[in-house]
Amino acid sequence: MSEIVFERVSHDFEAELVVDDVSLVLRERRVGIVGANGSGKSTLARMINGLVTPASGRVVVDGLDVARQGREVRRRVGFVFTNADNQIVMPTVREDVAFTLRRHRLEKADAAARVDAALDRVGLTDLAERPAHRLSGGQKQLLAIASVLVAAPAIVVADEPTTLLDARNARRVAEHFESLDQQLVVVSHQLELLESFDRVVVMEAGRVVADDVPGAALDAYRALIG
Ligand SMILES: Nc1ncnc2c1ncn2[C@@H]1O[C@H](COP(=O)(O)OP(=O)(O)OP(=O)(O)O)[C@@H](O)[C@H]1O
Repeated sequence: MSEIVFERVSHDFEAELVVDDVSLVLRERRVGIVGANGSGKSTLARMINGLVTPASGRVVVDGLDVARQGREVRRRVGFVFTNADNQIVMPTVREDVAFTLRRHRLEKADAAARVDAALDRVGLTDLAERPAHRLSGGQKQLLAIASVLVAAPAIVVADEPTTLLDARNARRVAEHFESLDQQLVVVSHQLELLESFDRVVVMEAGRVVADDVPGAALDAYRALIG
């Protein structure tokens, strides 16, 4: 399993402290992050692959310092964004998933097989030739997940990956997450998605205020938000 270490990490945007002295060692297979809007969850998640560099402290992923070895880290960490539109870069669904593999030096047939498998896993096989930008919001979210998973990164970080999904597709993504071998860090307001996770971190105003197995952590969070 991978290891993500936050060492006394703080960050501010325009003098507003949004991550406040966070230290965490994440070694569990599936880690959830919850917290009220603006509590710093996305900022923390983005630090795992260097999208945000902390103002102070250090983030280390599998022994690699994210600030110094960003390129190696990004090869290990796949990031699923909240807004899937930001992630779609190619005209069709199939091409978009295949784009992730462009630097993997795979035989054409191997790459095609991996793309097919990734599309199948998220249920997008029938839409493979569709223009990616014309998918529904939820379908785009599934595409973003497939495009990350096709590369089989060691760690998958997903920022609200099921926000736009209907119950059936949310379940599909949850089941898929369940079956992943790699480490998964998920920011979500959908608490039921995190109930089967190994650990849940609760953020409040940039600080970790609870960090426990899902039952206890989610209870603490519910108490916090009333
Ligand atoms: N690029 C940015 N520039 C300026 N301020 C930012 C930036 N990104 C985030 N912030 C601010 O940092 C704070 C924390 O934001 P963050 O997105 O990490 O919260 P969050 O817990 O993920 O919230 P949500 O649940 O609403 O997605 C917010 O007050 C937000 O406005």
